[in-house]
Amino acid sequence: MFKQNKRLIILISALLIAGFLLTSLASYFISVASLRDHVANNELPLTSDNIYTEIQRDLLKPIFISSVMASDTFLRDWVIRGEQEQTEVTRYLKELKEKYNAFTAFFVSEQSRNYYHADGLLKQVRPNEPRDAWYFRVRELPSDYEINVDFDMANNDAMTVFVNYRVYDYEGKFIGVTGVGLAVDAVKKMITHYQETYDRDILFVDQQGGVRLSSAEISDSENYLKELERDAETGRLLKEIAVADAGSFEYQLSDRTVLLNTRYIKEFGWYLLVVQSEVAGTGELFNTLLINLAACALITLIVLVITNFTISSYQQDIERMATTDKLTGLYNRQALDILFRQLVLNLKRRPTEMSALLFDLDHFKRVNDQYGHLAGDAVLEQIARLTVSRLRETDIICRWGGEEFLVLLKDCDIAIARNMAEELRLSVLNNPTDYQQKQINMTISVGVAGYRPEDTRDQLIARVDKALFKAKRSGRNQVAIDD
Ligand SMILES: Nc1nc2c(ncn2[C@@H]2O[C@H](COP(=O)(O)OP(=O)(O)OP(=O)(O)O)[C@@H](O)[C@H]2O)c(=O)[nH]1
Repeated sequence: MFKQNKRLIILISALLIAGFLLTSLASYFISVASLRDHVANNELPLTSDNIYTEIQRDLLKPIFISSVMASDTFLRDWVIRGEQEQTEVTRYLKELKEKYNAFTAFFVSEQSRNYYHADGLLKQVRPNEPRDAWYFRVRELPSDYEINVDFDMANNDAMTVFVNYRVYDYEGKFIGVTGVGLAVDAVKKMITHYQETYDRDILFVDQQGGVRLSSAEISDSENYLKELERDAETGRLLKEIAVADAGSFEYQLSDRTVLLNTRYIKEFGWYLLVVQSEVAGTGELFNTLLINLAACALITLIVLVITNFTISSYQQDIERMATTDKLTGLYNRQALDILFRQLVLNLKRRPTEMSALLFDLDHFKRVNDQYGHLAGDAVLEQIARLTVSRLRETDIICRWGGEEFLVLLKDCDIAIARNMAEELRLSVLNNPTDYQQKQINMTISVGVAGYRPEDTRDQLIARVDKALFKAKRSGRNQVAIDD
């Protein structure tokens, strides 16, 4: 029975745990996947679009100013006249710089190779100077202008957009390059915003796969981007991205899943990468999973406790019903079989005297006939109570038949058993049952027998029954001993 219980409890636990685990984990993984999907396919491309729009808006202004400068007759005339008064061009550049709140405004003359800016003549550009390479590139440019994104050393290396516009004289001859440099403020702010708000990093990667600008540099925080740059495989990935035009990528970096969206910014010639490490919200989902699992564990525990309690109490009820007599609450015959076996085993280990009493109510049929069956029941209950009150806790009493009771007295020889039987007889005699304002007198006949080590249960019963029969035959209301 105990084994079956254990098996049932294990089965219920396994079913509950498996069910809860399956549903909790399935819902967790589905939620994480849909969150990742949402971030990769909606949020990151949207961030990328926003940044791109800001870049384009930021670029309109310097392009416009530079084109105005390139077609300005003052500048062209001044060059044609031979760059006489340098203060004139310096004032002109200073005015423009201040008016448009630019980082810088410049003009480089093809004839003198002089680099003029708002504060005067800066230097002369030279073909073999790497920092002047931009000029010689623009010189050969088939289009009117180029956009060059660079870090302005004069402004804490701020990301600056230079618009380099070609200048022609009135015959269409190339006479120099002019333009302004403006900070990409809005882009910078957005990058910082995405970094801080969404834990989302923005990288600008050039066509060779090198990281040119990233939110990690802006926020100056310890960032996985450092790890990303170091990581050989990721380095390869960046190069792969650089050759793809646009797309969404997902990859594992150390212990994290990283989602990445990329697009080509033709104005810069760079790729814009929006990267999110560990989708924000996954942590919350994981916490929810843990709470779910804890709740499931609690429910499983409660169900198991209730099941165990219910089974045990049913089991106890069944056991009690199977081994006790409903009317008197005493053991029945089935119980006696088990108890007798245990007693005999104990006696074999520790031999002591044991005696048995078998008593029967005298003319009990008459009680039923005269007062009714319920009165008979009351008498039976009363005699059971009387007997129990006279026995020791270690003694065993059982309702052997309708109005027959069997008592096994442990550590008790036949002489003492006889005395007890006599006391019991007197007790029944002197304690009539009160039933519906009537007193029902009753006597009992008792048979007494001592247990012999070779006795089986039936042999002992047979001897004590013989003694009872003797008591009955000798006139009832008396005790007889088996001899
Ligand atoms: N009220 C009641 N009567 C019972 C119960 N069990 C058995 N009896 C009755 O007990 C009576 C026993 O009758 P008999 O076996 O003739 O014995 P008796 O009348 O006691 O006569 P002797 O044993 O010879 O003294 C029967 O009438 C049974 O119906 C019970 O649980 N309740």
